[in-house]
Amino acid sequence: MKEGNIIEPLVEVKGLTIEFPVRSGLLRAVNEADFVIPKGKITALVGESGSGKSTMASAIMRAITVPGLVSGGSITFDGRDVMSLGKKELQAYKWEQVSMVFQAAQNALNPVVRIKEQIMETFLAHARSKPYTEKQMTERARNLLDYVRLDPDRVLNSFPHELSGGMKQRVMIAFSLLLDPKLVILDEPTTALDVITQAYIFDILKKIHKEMNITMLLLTHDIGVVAKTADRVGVMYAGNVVEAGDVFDMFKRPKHPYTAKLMKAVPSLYEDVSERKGIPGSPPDLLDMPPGCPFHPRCDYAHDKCRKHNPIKVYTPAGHEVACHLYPNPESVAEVRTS
Ligand SMILES: Nc1ncnc2c1ncn2[C@@H]1O[C@H](COP(=O)(O)OP(=O)(O)OP(=O)(O)O)[C@@H](O)[C@H]1O
Repeated sequence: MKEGNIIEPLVEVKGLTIEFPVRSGLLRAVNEADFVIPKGKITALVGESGSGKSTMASAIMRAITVPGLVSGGSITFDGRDVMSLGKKELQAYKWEQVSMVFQAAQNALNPVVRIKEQIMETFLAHARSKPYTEKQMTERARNLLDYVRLDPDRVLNSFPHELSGGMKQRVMIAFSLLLDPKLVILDEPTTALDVITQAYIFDILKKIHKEMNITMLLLTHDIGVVAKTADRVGVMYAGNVVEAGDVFDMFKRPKHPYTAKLMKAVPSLYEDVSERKGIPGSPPDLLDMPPGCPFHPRCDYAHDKCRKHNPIKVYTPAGHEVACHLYPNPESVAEVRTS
């Protein structure tokens, strides 16, 4: 999304708040967050552990479970209000509109059931808008396994323990594509895999995105992966999306001081780890948030206003958005871009 391009949203999150009751109070995992996932792009969501990435993604999938509560805001998917979907609509929404590969998803495979039966079960449980014959289901499964560079004959007849971690993760990616969803959410899709397998899986994901024209949301800690894979990136801090924009812009001239530090801090699959510096301090306690901007205790630019008032997000016409007192209006974002 270069300057002047208009973003066509597939998903629009507005003012989303998600809370979990915990022993010491009510924990706000997502705090009035706004976020857009553009159609036909790969969007990455980055941020330190606990910043709310998985919680926001689960809400998009309508997968927040009790006692978690969406206590405010809205989520729109292709123009439809996700929060008000009824039971039947929800069954058709999950898998057919949006699917999710959860963190360490390969562990979700049933160890005592062959992959073929697990795939059939998924089809039968989730195919709502169109019935499939067994022949069609097997054909689709074979094509997708082949697509993720697995041998369909071998994999369909295997039990999960007969496959490596990387193979199981590719099976889970094939699962997520079974019902041809518009959006696939991938939560740390390569955690616990070796570096070569990780790079291989990202290659496959890029191919799927390009050839099947599937919109993707990638949750990751790995900034190098973001640079190589994503078109757009959102940065989460303490439950909020503090900056989002075109990946090239964000890397070249990050606006939010947190984004700038994050870009330098996080070790990557693709870069020399010795070059990386951690971000001093730690994210705030979500049960005891500081007043003002949640990042101010760690920010080199913090001034009085930052300690008192949470900044309001500003949006540039080119689709860059940032919540920081350094940028009081869209023009100020543009000014810094060209200085
Ligand atoms: N079911 C739950 N019950 C209580 N607290 C929860 C629950 N799920 C998430 N949280 C809390 O919400 C906050 C955000 O967690 P979340 O998993 O969304 O962050 P994340 O950015 O995805 O982190 P990671 O990168 O480590 O997965 C954390 O403080 C977490 O402990």
